Amino acid sequence: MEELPDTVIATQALTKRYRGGQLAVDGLDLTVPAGSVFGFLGPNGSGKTTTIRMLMGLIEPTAGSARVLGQPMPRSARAVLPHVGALIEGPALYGFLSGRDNLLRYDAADPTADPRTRRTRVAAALDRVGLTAAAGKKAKAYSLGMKQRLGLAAALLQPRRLLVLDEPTNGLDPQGMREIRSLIRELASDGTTVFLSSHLLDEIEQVCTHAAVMAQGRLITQGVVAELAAGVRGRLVVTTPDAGEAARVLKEQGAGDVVVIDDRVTAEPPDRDLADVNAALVKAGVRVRGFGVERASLEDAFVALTGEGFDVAG
Ligand SMILES: Nc1ncnc2c1ncn2[C@@H]1O[C@H](COP(=O)(O)OP(=O)(O)OP(=O)(O)O)[C@@H](O)[C@H]1O
Repeated sequence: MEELPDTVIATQALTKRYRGGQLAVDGLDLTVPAGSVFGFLGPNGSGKTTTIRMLMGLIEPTAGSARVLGQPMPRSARAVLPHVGALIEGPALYGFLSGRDNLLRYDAADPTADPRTRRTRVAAALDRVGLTAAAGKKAKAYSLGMKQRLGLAAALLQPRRLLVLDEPTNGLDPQGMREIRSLIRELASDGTTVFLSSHLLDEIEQVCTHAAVMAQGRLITQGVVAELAAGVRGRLVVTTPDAGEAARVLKEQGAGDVVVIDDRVTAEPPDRDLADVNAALVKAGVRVRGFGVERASLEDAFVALTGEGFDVAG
């Protein structure tokens, strides 16, 4: 392998057009820094899985190029993939085998894995994902979260420089999601770069240091998570017992997308001094308890950048 580059994944004008003509990924320039937890965010169908499959050398790009760990893909797949742990489209497990036996089998399929240390390696991976107590249970009796963790354990049998996880919390309940998230944080704190796709904005905000946002096969933006939303104005929030009247005044003042929930009225702030907006509320007899602009979320940034709502369904 080359010396560890600062950039773990880099693509240039990466493009995939499927045979049916569908342009799934369109001129993607992606830069994933070493040591990041990188969120690859986009609504369903925006091209995330297609990108990941190109990065892992599973499908050929139509145009453009991709480098993973400094090497061109898919050409260097054989040299690169042993350093990459991947969990794509759910783990392939044998339900009739125990969690431990699944991992033993998986490890045995790896020609570079030393059989003499297999049991130790499997025990360490089970421990890592918190499945030691359930290791003897058949995999088909595992919850979805446990199956997902077993898949992660399989990806962690060898030391990895990069982990690629496609929608790792898909289908999990909130507790299962929390478990996977804390595991991801732990892995990252050991220096493994984690690249994960998600259609869940708040998940990316909670766990990722960096993110790229996709829509319809194109990159909308990428960078440090905290900075992605920084250039975007957050929503105006007014707390008042006179919410209906407040909403009317805010609209009059030029606020957009006014939403009333109980005593909270939120809106896109109008393009004028907010002191005047507050004064107008008070003048109209609205009893204002709270008035301020919330920090913009990644969702606000997405809406601002695409002019569309972020589809969180599915
Ligand atoms: N094998 C294929 N043949 C033809 N079109 C495909 C194929 N796989 C995906 N597509 C299309 O390419 C587009 C991008 O799909 P992709 O699965 O990469 O998106 P995604 O962001 O991963 O979404 P999801 O989260 O739903 O998997 C979609 O319009 C999809 O229908």
